[in-house]
Formats: sequence, C-alpha cells, structure tokens
Amino acid sequence: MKIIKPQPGGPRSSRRHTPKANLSGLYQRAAWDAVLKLDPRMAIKNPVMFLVWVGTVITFLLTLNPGLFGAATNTRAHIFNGLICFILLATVLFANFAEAVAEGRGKAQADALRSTRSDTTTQKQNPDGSFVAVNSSSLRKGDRIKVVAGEMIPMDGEVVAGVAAVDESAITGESAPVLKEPGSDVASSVTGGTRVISDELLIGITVDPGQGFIDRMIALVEGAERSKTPNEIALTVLLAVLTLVFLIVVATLPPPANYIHNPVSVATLIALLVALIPTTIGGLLSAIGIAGMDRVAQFNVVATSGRAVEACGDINTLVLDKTGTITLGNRLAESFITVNGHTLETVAKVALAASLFDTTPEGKSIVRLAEQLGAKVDFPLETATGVEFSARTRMSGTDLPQGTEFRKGAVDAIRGFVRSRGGQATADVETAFETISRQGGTPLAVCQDQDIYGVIYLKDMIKPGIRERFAQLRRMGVKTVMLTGDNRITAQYIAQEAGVDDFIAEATPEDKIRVIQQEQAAGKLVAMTGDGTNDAPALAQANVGLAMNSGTQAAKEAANMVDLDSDPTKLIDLITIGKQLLITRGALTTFSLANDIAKYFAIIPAMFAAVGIGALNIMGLKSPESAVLSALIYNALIIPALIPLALKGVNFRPLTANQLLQRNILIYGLGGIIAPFIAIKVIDVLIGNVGIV
Ligand SMILES: Nc1ncnc2c1ncn2[C@@H]1O[C@H](COP(=O)(O)OP(=O)(O)OP(=O)(O)O)[C@@H](O)[C@H]1O
Ligand SMILES: [K+]
Ligand SMILES: [Mg+2]
Repeated sequence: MKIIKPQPGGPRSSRRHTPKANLSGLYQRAAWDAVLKLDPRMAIKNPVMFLVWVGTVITFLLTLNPGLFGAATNTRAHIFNGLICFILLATVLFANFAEAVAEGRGKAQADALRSTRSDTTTQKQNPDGSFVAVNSSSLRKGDRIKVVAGEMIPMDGEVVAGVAAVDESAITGESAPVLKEPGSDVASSVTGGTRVISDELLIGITVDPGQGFIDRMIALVEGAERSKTPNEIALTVLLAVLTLVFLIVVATLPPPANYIHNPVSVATLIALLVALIPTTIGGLLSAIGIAGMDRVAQFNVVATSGRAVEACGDINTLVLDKTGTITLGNRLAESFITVNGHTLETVAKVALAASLFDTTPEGKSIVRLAEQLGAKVDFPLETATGVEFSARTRMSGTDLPQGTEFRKGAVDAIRGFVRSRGGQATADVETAFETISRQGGTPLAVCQDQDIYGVIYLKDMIKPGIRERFAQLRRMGVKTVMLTGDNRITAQYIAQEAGVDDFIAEATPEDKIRVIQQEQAAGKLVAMTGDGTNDAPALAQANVGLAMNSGTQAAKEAANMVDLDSDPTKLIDLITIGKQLLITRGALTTFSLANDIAKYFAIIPAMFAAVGIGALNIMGLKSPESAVLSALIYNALIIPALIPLALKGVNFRPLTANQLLQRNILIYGLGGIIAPFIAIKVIDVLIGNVGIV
C-alpha cells in the first residue's frame, strides 16, 4: 500500500472536489423554493424586492377592483392592472429563483457531506485504561477512543498513540491515504468522517458533538449561518435609501399630475416605481454573495464566513513563509561541506548523531545522507536524549549522559552555541555558509560541543510558476512579504528569484504577528497562510488566515479558512475570487442604476402623453400602456438574464482596484444605458404585434 504525507503544493491536476454534490434537479427545486420564498417573513429581508412584492399585492387588488383608489382612468384597467400584477410577481419570483439556485448548490453539497456521517459504536477508553463500546453520539470533548483499521473516525481529534494510514477522501476528495501519528505538527490531527485503513489509533476527541469540521462545513455550504457581510450591508442600506427616494418622488407625482388634468393611475405609479428602484442588483445581491462562497468551496477551501471570502478581495498585503509556500519545501540534505580540517566521515558521523531524534523531513534526510556515506552511531542509543528543533532556537540535536552535545542548526545559532562553550567558528564556516546561501539553499552548521565540523546543504526549489503569480498579485495592487526563519542571504536569493516585494529573514514566530500588526496599523488588510500551532496567533491576527488541512487543530480553529488540499499558494486564488466577488457586485450595481435612464424615457412620456409631451417619446413606443409594460417586462427579464453572470462572476483581470473600477463603469455603465433602450423597443414591437395592448 502506498502511503503519502500531504504534499503542500502538489500538482493541481490531482485536486478533486469534496463529496460530489448531486446537482440534478437543482433548477426544479430552486423553482419551488422561489415560490416558498414569497412568504412575507422571508421576503421582507430584502427591502427592494419587498416593495415589489407589496406592489404585486396592490396591483392584484386593483385587478379585482380598478376603482379601489377612485375612479378608473381607463376602461380596460382590469387587463392593464392584471398584466402589471403578473409582471411584478414574475420579477419577485425571478429574484427568489436567483437566490434559490445559488443556495441549491450548497444544499446539495451539504447533503453529500451529511451522507458521510453516521452513528457508529466506538471503543471508548475508561479511566483505568480498559475499553467499553459506546455509541459515537455520546462522545464528548476530552474522551479517548480507539479506532482500528476499517472503522470510521467518529469525531475530530488528535492522535495520542499509534501510527495508522487514514483515508481522508470523504473530506478532501484526495484518495491517497495519509499517515497519522502522535506528536508531529502536521500528522496528528484527525477529522471525523475519515476512515482508518491500516493499524489502529488512540485518539483524544477535541470537539463536542455538532462542533466538528464536517458540521461546520455543512452549516457553511448550507448557508445556515450566512449573515450579511459589511460590504453587503452597506450596499443594502444604499439600495434601501435609493428606493425610499424613488418612493417619495413617485408619491409626490399625483398632485401636479392632477393639476395639469393628466391623472395617473395607481398601477402606473407602481410600475414607474418598480422600474426605477434598483431591482436588478436588489434581486441578485444575495445570489452573488452565496455564489462567491460556493466558488471558494469549489476550490476545496472551507471558509468560516462570507465575510472572510469578501475580505480576500480587499487584501493589500500577503504574508507568506518561504519554506513550502514559495519553495517546494521538501528540503533535503544534498551534501556535507567539511570545515576546520575535519574529514567527510567525521562530519557525516556528527551530523547523524545530531539528527537521530529529529523527526522533521530535514532531519530524516540528513540521517539518510549520512548513512549513505557509511556513518554509524558509536554510542548506546537508549542513554541519549533528543533536543527538539524549535523555530526560536533554530537548532536541534542530541545529548549524551556524560555531557557530550551534538547540535545542528542555523549557522549563526550554532556559532553562538560553540562560542558559549568556549569555541570559535573558523573562516571556512563563513565561506561554506555563503556558498550554500547564494544558491538559495539552507545551510545548517553541525557541531559537537565547542567544535564545528561542517555545514549541511539543504536544497530547496522555488515552485514553478510562482513568479508569475506574484506578478499578477502586484498588478492587483497586493504587496507580498516573505517571512522566513532562514538567513538573510538565502532569503534574499529566494525573494529575488520568486519576485516578492519584501522579505524578513531570521524571523521568529513573534515576528509574524508583529509584521501583520504593523501592516494593519498602516490601514492595510493582511492575509497569511500557516499550518503549525506556532502560526495560530498570527492566523487569528490576520484579516484572512488560511490554515492547511494537514495542520494542527489550533491553526485550523484560529484561521477563517481551511484549505483541504493544504496548498498555501491557494491564497492567491482566494484573493482573485474575493476581488471577483466585489467587482461582480459593483458591475451589476452600476448596470442596474444605469438602466434607469432608458426606463425614464419609456415611462415618463407615456404617463404624460395626454398633455402633449409626446416629443419626449424618443423611443417611439406604440402606446402609453405598451411603454409601461415593455419597461416593466425588461425590468423583470433582466434578472434571470443576469443570473449566470451573478453566479459565475464577471470576467476577472489582474488590475488594481482603480483600473477595474474605471473599466467596469465603462462596460457596465455604458452597457446599462444602451441595453434597455434596445430591449424595451424590441419588447414594445413584440407585444404590439401580439396585440395585447
Ligand atoms: N530540523 C532542524 N534542525 C535544526 N535546524 C533546523 C531544522 N529545520 C530548520 N532549521 C534551521 O532553523 C531555521 C529556522 O527554521 P524555521 O522553520 O523557523 O524557518 P524556515 O523553515 O527556514 O523558513 P520558513 O519560515 O519559511 O518555514 C532554518 O532556516 C534552519 O536554518
Ligand atoms: K428596477
Ligand atoms: Mg519552517
């Protein structure tokens, strides 16, 4: 059986989607949901469309009794009012349909996710260490359970003991099993709904029922927790204010109209009002937001809120770490460089001794290289103790009981170490350090007590294509900052080759938070990726924190997004999606408002046709009734016509916000002025030919 560890930045083509949503019947279900959404308690949540809803009810009453608000102005008012009522109802239903389609995709995915969950019996550990079979629904945070090969892991947790292969395809769509073991940052967290396929694991449950990762995913894709984002609220308020202004304008029309002996019917006033208020964007607004969330889900990223997705679009600064994000990150020991007259054999031996307890990929690769060179351990292993690597000390190693200390680590850290033991780094250490760093490699000095034996060359490669992606970000006005624990020379080489705007070398975990805070203090919105427990505070501090699914529970909880493929560069895609979401909303708002000009020219001359301002009828519409109905039909049909655009998002180009704004005002503003002139004229001709009015 092939077992692989999650490979950050693995090939895109291997990406599969989370449980396949069943989209057949999506439109039928959405059509039915659109009718259910007529419930006034739901309808009132969208003020613009609610006004249309109220207009539908009033015109319905006017159809039954055209004289409701005084004498009917037209003998055929029944028919005219009925047609307006019908078109208004269609307008509301179209808007409801747009929202329902957007929600439907999420609901289908939630159903697929739910089917991966089921109650099972599981072996829970008693305080005395024995096991008892319990129903998985009775498990609570802090419980310990045993899961053996073939069984489903019922809830999220951390591996306490055991090593096993786990099939995570139910969550990530990735069919290759993942190795799980205790202790290590990346491999110890397990997710409920995944399956153990070899050996067994003792797992400490880290969540209470209903709080797990899958539960969160279901709630999200279903939109149960969907609350409006700040931008959406601002736009809703703006649209409501515009609607109120138009309501006042239309309400003040009857007195002057009566004064000039040209009374206007209530139905016509309602038609005018609905044509003028921003129904296009009002009807599509929530669909645009939901579709943005959905696009993120299609990318195999779980966002905790729509706010997080939208924040991606506003990001000014992107903080990335070097190893594994900008570089491939499978840093392997390439060679040993000897210093201070030591032989290759002794360097390999000391490097091996210093790496015996190092479980990082770097450490394991050093052991492998040393063993290839014939190095052997010449002390009893049981008595030795490991000194774990930490990003703070930037060293790791092995201690022997009689006081011998083997260390390897960043060159300046080791230099400091030997100095504190009374030794001194020789000049050739510096030469080896520079040679490796200038090639973008990571140099690790190796020492035994006060004596440096050599320098290990850890080779890494910049991810192919990353330079273009950074260039793209720059065109969007996003600044990239690389943060690395590595030395200045290596950092500078990688920064230059990858084309990041700025870098910070020899960074401690605290530096990450500091950099984020500094940028935020300057009014910037910051995004970052991370996977370690170390990264959790920085992920929480950032405006957008993307955690890797392969990372620790702490990191996943602190972040507002989790990438199921554990690909840190995906943040770049998310920024694109976020920007696209904002631009789609802006474009459709522009289009919606620009439409009003043509509707004015259609309806106003129609209203005052009797008093000879027919000259204003530049569109040459057949009759006043036809003009009003044509404008209203256009107003209704434009909503379904724009649903695909709302769901897919406008075409996106990597430009700065200002350039995009100008471009969109041009396309959607001009388009919004011209399109309805043509469409209303065509509808007028069509309904004239049918002979309805
Ligand atoms: N297993 C290890 N044992 C000893 N020293 C190590 C080990 N791994 C890394 N180092 C040294 O510690 C330094 C800091 O490591 P750290 O993980 O903070 O940063 P990094 O991996 O180089 O870069 P990044 O922050 O982009 O991940 C490394 O540059 C290297 O010099
Ligand atoms: K409108
Ligand atoms: Mg690192």
